[in-house]
Amino acid sequence: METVRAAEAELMARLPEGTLMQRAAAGLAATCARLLTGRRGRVYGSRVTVLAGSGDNGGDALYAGAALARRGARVTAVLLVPEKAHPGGLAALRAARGRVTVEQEVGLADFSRADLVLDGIVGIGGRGGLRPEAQPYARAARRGAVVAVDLPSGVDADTGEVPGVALRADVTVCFGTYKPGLLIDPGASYAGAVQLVGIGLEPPAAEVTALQHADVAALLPVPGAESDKYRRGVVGVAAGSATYPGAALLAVAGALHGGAGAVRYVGTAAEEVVRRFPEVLVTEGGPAGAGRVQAWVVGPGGGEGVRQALAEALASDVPVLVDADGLTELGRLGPDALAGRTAPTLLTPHTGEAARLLAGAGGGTPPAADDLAASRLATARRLAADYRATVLLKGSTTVVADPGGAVRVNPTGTSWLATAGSGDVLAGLAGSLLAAGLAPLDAASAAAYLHGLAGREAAGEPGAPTTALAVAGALPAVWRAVRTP
Ligand SMILES: NC(=O)C1=CN([C@@H]2O[C@H](COP(=O)(O)OP(=O)(O)OC[C@H]3O[C@@H](n4cnc5c(N)ncnc54)[C@H](O)[C@@H]3O)[C@@H](O)[C@H]2O)[C@@H](O)CC1
Ligand SMILES: [K+]
Repeated sequence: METVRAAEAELMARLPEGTLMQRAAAGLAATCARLLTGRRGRVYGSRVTVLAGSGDNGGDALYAGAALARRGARVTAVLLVPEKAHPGGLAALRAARGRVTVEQEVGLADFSRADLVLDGIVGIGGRGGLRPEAQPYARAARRGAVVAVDLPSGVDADTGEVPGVALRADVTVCFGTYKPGLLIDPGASYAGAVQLVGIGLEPPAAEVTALQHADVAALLPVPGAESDKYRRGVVGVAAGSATYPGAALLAVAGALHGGAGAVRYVGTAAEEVVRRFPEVLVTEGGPAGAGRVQAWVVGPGGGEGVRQALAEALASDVPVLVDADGLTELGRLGPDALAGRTAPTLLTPHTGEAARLLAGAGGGTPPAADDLAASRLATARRLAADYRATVLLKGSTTVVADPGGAVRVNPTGTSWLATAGSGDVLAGLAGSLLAAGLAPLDAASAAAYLHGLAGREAAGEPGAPTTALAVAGALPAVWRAVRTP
């Protein structure tokens, strides 16, 4: 958040004092008024509770509370740190005939009865989870909507980590820029619907970004008049085993929809692959003798042959995507296994595989997968640094980290994708984009984006269980949707 602060400071120096807070509070009050009108038909007479902490976040909430009080809402402000409440905001609320209390029992009762709660406990200045005086609100019953001011209190703005307790919101109104903590789980899961209010901030060059349709459309490979299948790229898939032939089919299905001109398969499931997908080239043996490809995908359903396939693929001079059993094997070998590579490597672990990779890098016992899920950004960054590879960390929020430090968070995820084999499709898809010439960060983030959309498409609206093959089948439709201006 240092960059946001710097941008704010620069802007504030040019504006009359308090301008940014006034803009923020006006946007916040407008959203609250819309919510109240939707729930109760009008703002007048509705009950609003403002939880005000000790910083400017509380100031925003108090000014917005004052605006709602002027429209006839019955507003009570609960001052969590009475001696440090924002003086201007408090004066505005009092002038608008808002009530103020410092009694926590009164505050809690009000919180539970309110039609709408404004969470202005703490914003980007917060450190650590909620402090003791605020914790009861996170546990208390509620009947109204909670609107988080800038960020749900207790969520780390930079990482999405929740060190302790945080207040769950139905809507978050954030100012100027999306904070990473609103995009990355577990923080993202506390934010509800996120709404951005412009306050005239120059957006700083963000370290953590999320792609949108137009960005992905610009990345996707489109064949030109000159293209033949080899120029469009051949992706090699070394996947599937006697135990898991299905993983080969799913990785190939993903690869066929990823933009490469052809898919070459090596492994024990060759017969099933050709029966299902006659357009796939199959070769006996491993990657080393398979002829020219522009990228390898190694590991889905890996089984017996994965060690050899991984060694052969890593010895090549083309990008390699390592997934599933390939990652378990790589965790055993540690980062040294990638040290001599001349082309990039893309790792696509879920948190369990990430734990094995980290253990391989540090030589210790694997960290708990749950702990890694709670610190996705840090985990992806650490893996990328340890292995000098691009890392796509799968899960409730998929995070892609480059060894150079760039991070992209995928905004299209859906929990319907938590279905067997969906990761195999993603691996094939990302490998295909690598073969088509995308840089690993672009290939991984575009693949995650398309895969998320395909999961939504396959699950339908309002959603039903779907299958990995249906997700692969939905990819052409989402390509078209993304490429439609
Ligand atoms: N700087 C600006 O120009 C603008 C800031 N705005 C608002 O100001 C916020 C940032 O304000 P501040 O820098 O004053 O910081 P905050 O209001 O986010 O929090 C800082 C205060 O909270 C206390 N605190 C820290 N961690 C805490 C915790 N875990 N539990 C409870 N209290 C804790 C600190 O002691 C300090 O008093 C933004 O999130 C946004 O809401 C907006 O008004 C827009 C303009
Ligand atoms: K807040």
